[in-house]
Amino acid sequence: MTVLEKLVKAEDTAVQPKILAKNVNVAYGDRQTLFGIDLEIAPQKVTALIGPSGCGKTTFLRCLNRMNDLIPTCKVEGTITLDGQDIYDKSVDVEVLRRRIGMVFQKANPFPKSIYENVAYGPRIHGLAKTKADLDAIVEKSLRRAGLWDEVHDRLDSQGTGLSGGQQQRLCIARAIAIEPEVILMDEPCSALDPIATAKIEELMNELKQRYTIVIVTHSMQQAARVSDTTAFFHLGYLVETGATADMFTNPQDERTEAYITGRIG
Ligand SMILES: Nc1ncnc2c1ncn2[C@@H]1O[C@H](COP(=O)(O)OP(=O)(O)OP(=O)(O)O)[C@@H](O)[C@H]1O
Repeated sequence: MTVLEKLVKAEDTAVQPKILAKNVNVAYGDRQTLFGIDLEIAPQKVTALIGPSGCGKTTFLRCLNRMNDLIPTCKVEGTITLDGQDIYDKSVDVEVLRRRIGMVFQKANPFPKSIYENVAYGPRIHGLAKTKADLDAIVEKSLRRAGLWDEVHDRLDSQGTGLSGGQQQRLCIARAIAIEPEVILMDEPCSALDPIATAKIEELMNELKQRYTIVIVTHSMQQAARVSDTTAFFHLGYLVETGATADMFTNPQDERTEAYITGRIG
């Protein structure tokens, strides 16, 4: 193989980022919150966003599926692409974008409906099921993938809000999965959960990344170390450092990262 052929082959096989953020600046009114963020999110990996309270992790996460559009004072500049396509382009249908990039919130927020309806709602409004049998199959598959089926299969008609906190969060993950997203954004999904429920969600993330790209905001460095492949450290609105999680926690390149992971700031 010639050098040129090798280069072309290397380019062909190089993994393209699922999401690419370039020079992203965000302000709420006159107050700038994020400054020139450049970040690549690899497909089918877990990327953790960490950093002290108020550094802009959630703001950045919400840029990735245009949730910040819902805040009138919020202004986003720069470029964010999904599979190379600018998600802020005028031609983008935001509903379709949010179907491709789902979200799970800090506090589990099931609808006040049955377990079945919580999961079936999205596929139904998006026309993903032709028949009741199709819908049943989607509900079962989603609950299985969220690791909840065995616990709820015999009470699908019970209220989703009657489940434990950890089960409710897995129900919300099943609801997100049911509309076949490509990316799942998780904003501190375990912060309201006990250690056992947290461990279940963390285990689940490891399975989910076989199919989905996951971006998680977490306050817990231990959690980032356990679940993520890549970590991005934010500080005062800047992305200070990003890299393989194992490297960042053992050999941080920036002194602010080191100060954070050793507990001196944050
Ligand atoms: N809707 C909003 N309107 C105005 N300012 C906001 C809004 N949301 C966040 N901010 C401000 O933007 C900054 C970054 O907040 P953000 O929630 O993104 O940080 P964070 O790193 O996720 O914090 P935490 O870890 O405490 O959740 C903070 O100063 C916050 O007060």
